[in-house]
Amino acid sequence: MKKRQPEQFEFFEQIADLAFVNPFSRERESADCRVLNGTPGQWDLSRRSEKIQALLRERLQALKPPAEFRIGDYRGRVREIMEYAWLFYQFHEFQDRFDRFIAAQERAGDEPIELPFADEVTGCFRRAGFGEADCAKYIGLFYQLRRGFLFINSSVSGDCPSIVELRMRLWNHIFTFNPHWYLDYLIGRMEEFSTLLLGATGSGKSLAARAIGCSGFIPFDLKRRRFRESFTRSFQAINLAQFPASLLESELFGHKKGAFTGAIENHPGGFARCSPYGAVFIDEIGDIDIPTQVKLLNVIQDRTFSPVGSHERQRFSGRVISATHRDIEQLRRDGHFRDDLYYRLCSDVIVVPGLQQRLRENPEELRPLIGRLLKRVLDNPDGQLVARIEDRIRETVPQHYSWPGNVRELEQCIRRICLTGDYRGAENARSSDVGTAFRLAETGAEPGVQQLLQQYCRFLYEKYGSYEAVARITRLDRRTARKYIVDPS
Ligand SMILES: Nc1ncnc2c1ncn2[C@@H]1O[C@H](COP(=O)(O)OP(=O)(O)OP(=O)(O)O)[C@@H](O)[C@H]1O
Repeated sequence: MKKRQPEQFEFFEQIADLAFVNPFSRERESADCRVLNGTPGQWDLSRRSEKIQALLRERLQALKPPAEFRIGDYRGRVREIMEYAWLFYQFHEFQDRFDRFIAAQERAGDEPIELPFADEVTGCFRRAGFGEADCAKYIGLFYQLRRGFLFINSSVSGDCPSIVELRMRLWNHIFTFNPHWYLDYLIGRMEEFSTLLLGATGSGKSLAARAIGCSGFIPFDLKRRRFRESFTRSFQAINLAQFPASLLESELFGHKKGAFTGAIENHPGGFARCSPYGAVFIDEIGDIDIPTQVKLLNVIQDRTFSPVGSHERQRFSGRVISATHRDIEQLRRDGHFRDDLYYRLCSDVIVVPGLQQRLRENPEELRPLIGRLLKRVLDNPDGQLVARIEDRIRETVPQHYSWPGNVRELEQCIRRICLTGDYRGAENARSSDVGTAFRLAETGAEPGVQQLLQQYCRFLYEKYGSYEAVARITRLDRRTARKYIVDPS
């Protein structure tokens, strides 16, 4: 059989290289520009992709003979290049339909729905001479690439250097820094790679975790024309700070009916609810006690667990993502966090930057963030309103304000400005809130005890800077003290 190198081989080689460049990296723009003979900044990512796609279509159609691409016509390195270039083309041909499919699956929920264009996409692979296994693998990859891109892009917005870096890190975390390795060895086998997200409270760790958790590889079932699982099942978040210590194990591992007073039904914990292709997200991992840390370590090591009150072993095959706003190194030094668990949790450690850092790096970051956060209040916020809120923030919030509550605080700040036209920053507001609350109490206006407690805890937190100190002074447990301080109300 005649094996050949196509004309324009260098072009296909460039495309094959491009296929593996992180779409969130600056390098991607340079690589696109090399293919297009353009200059950085000339076109945005979607315009560049359109232009490259048109060029690629032309070059693939010009392959002759035969006019239709067949992978078997190539050997060795040429085959590898042509395969990647062709895959890159098909991925972009189908990407809009994958995006619509992802939205449809999100609406449909946990039951996997049929891929409406399954026959069309599998037909392309078959005509090009790919076997069944490769066809299923690449359809799974296309779906994963689109989810990865959409979820990272929507969860981590912003243009300051540390946010650009974060998007790149998250992408590499899902597809590894070397996608060739990923394709050849790791695709569908990432469950042993854990993620530890660090960063201040309200900085967006949960959003980053969700982007990773919802972007795992999910195999495609060619016969049933659907993916094995819905990605909506693939992210199970457990916020440990929400539960009293006595319920933590039950939330993590589940319980059997009758296991303890109040266990009136079987309850599946986060590990049981998680799909094999998904991830369990353990938020506030720095807050768990040593006995629970030991149990968690065993689950992660053995990949099995038993619900409280049961000896039955259940298997867990998803990924583990954890997060804490606390200084984990300090916790380890003080003996509050076990080293063995730490090393199980940190295949990769990703730091989410705080709002103050983001605004310091790029003050222009504020406006798009306001726009996004305002969307939660108004479906389609007017650009003028966004600009007015930005002006009010710049006028009323001190210039070097530390934003201790980060993006979560900014969200409340926007609401406060909508209501009162003014936000002075949490520290100022809190100290005066305490005064207001006590003055109200003196005048007989009688704020509720919860309100008093909340304002008192916040006041102490501003003064002493740690949940432990607040807990010690108020004689609340740390978890409850934190709840009063952090919960927006
Ligand atoms: N880049 C962002 N764009 C839009 N909203 C964001 C962004 N980052 C965070 N938020 C919003 O800020 C709030 C806090 O985010 P999130 O819960 O992810 O923070 P966190 O770091 O996990 O906080 P904690 O340590 O307290 O759990 C959420 O309402 C989230 O949607």
